[in-house]
Amino acid sequence: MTQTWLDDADVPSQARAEIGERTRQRLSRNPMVSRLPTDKAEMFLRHGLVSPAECAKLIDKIDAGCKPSKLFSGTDSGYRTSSSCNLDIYDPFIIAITKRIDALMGMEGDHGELLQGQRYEQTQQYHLHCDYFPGNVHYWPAMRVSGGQRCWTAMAYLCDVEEGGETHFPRLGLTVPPRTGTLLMWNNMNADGSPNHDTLHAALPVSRGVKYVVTRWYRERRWEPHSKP
Ligand SMILES: O=C(O)CCC(=O)C(=O)O
Ligand SMILES: [Fe+2]
Repeated sequence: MTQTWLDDADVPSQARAEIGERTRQRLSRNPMVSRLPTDKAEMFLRHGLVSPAECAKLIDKIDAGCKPSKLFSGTDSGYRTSSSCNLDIYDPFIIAITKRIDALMGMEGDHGELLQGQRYEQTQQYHLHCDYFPGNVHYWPAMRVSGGQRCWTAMAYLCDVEEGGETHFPRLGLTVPPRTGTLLMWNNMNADGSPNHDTLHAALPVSRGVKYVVTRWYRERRWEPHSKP
């Protein structure tokens, strides 16, 4: 098969720039969505996207399916100490929540990875990282043929946390506290479609309480998890 796209993890990309532009415009038009105060990245918040009852239901499903979280790089178990699970794609409730996030952002559903649930207990965290794929890592060839870059991240907090558990973006000077039902969205790319290094972020350790989130990562092309390089 002839590939019509470039091996382009780290460089500008018109396709990714267009996804960025389209999504930015859509979110900026929505009066329920606010843009976070930084001009170094496109970061948006929508409070109350998931109701408290829906959050509780998602938490139950995460508790039922959680396993220790993995990293693409496969290294250092201390780096991401939460538990994760992919939620059941055939569950009508999960489908409805996923479609609500897609519709808000104007994303094509088949570009989105499976909705992933995460639970952080006391002291658990996810150290500084970026959600886009660097071009020089061993797993990029597999990611490239399975949908390419992770352009946008959408993450919903399912509960308040008594202390800690914020999502921290040190290069943007932003710290987002977990709030029940709030969806945080950001573009991992710059306006030209190259990776935005300023989107570096961490899930700070939970000091008191438990934190639950669901996350959907959107690829630049259709997500095809079974493609092999
Ligand atoms: O839990 C958070 O606040 C952030 C999680 C995160 O960055 C990720 O899963 O990629
Ligand atoms: Fe992340």
